[in-house]
Amino acid sequence: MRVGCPKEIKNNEYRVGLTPSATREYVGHGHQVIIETGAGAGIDASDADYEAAGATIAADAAQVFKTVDMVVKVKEPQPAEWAQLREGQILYTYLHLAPDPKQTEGLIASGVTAVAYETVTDGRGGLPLLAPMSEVAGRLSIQAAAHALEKAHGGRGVLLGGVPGVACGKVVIIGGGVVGKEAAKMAIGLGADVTILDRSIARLRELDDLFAGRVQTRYSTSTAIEEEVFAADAVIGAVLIPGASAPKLVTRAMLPSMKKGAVLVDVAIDQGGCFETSRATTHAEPTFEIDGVVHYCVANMPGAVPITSAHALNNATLPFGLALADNGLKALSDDPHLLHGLNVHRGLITNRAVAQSLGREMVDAYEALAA
Ligand SMILES: NC(=O)C1=CN([C@@H]2O[C@H](COP(=O)(O)OP(=O)(O)OC[C@H]3O[C@@H](n4cnc5c(N)ncnc54)[C@H](O)[C@@H]3O)[C@@H](O)[C@H]2O)C=CC1
Ligand SMILES: CC(=O)C(=O)O
Ligand SMILES: [Mg+2]
Repeated sequence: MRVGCPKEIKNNEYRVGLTPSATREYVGHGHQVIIETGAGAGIDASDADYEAAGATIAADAAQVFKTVDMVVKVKEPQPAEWAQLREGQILYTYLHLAPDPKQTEGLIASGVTAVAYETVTDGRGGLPLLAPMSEVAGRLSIQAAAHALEKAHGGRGVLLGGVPGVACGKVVIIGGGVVGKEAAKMAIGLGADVTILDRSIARLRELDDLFAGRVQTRYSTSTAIEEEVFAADAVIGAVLIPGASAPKLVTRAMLPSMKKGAVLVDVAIDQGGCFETSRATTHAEPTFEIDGVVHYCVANMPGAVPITSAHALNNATLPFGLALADNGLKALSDDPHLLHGLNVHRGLITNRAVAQSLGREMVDAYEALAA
């Protein structure tokens, strides 16, 4: 198969869909790999590094999209990219379609077979291609909160760890999955007072055992969320209902009761955000303020640390990517976990949560592949 990787074009996105070491694996499986010139610049990988791994370098993205059977990316295709996709081609990348009807329309119109990293599953109930970036974003979320809490950045002017004789800051994490756990590790490391809310008691038990008294856990009800958010210096939004739009757990009406200069970090923004007042921001302009509360809503947080993120992402995407390149659409019908990643195929939406969030019809993925 011809496998291609264009340079990412989203704002301040420096990751790359294929690293040189992943490229070498595809080439080792007998595939032809085509990389856009400069695609690896953000992770310190030169065209020569890709050529040494066996790739051919394309002069521009158009050449990649035109020639390849499978496009491997990081971020959801931008309008200029989805216009170049076509039927018979596989797109393998993050999509986050639930809050994005325009992109969904673009993918439907293209006829492409679009496999979303974030809805591929594993046998333990996890999301193996989302997890590495959730680990990065969870850890970054506390750096982002600490930075935004500084007075000069619009925040309360609180040091999360405090100092001897002065209370530390209070961090509230809503959603104790991968993002939530990693955020908690970092917040504890800084010396903050940390509370995690989740609606899974089993998950709260695991976190309680893991952090051995260093975090408070609370079952996530509207009352618990209000009490915790009103007392917080920083709130990390880390909930997920796979494939679906995030539930709005902090409403606009709650903001005036929050501390002035408190910070909301909405990591769940790529699924539409779990705070009512969130709107996606970029690394170039990451924050905005509403009712005295600072909002940080960057939808590609791991893009800020591309060397860490691109390698972590490629480690996870490689086995499924090789299966797709080796076996084409058969890889999907052979593996129910990879099939969960199929969001759009030849103009049909094949993921239930995506279709429900968009109010669209869903076609069973097996049926869509057989049609
Ligand atoms: N902004 C960015 O750059 C990035 C965003 N993300 C996003 O972060 C979000 C979280 O991802 P993961 O931690 O991997 O998901 P996860 O599935 O590991 O964890 C989500 C947790 O939310 C909990 N939850 C669901 N509804 C809840 C509610 N009403 N109240 C409290 N908890 C609730 C679940 O029980 C689960 O424990 C996703 O939307 C993901 O796409 C991930 C990576 C990067
Ligand atoms: C998960 C995701 O959207 C990201 O890593 O940017
Ligand atoms: Mg994202």
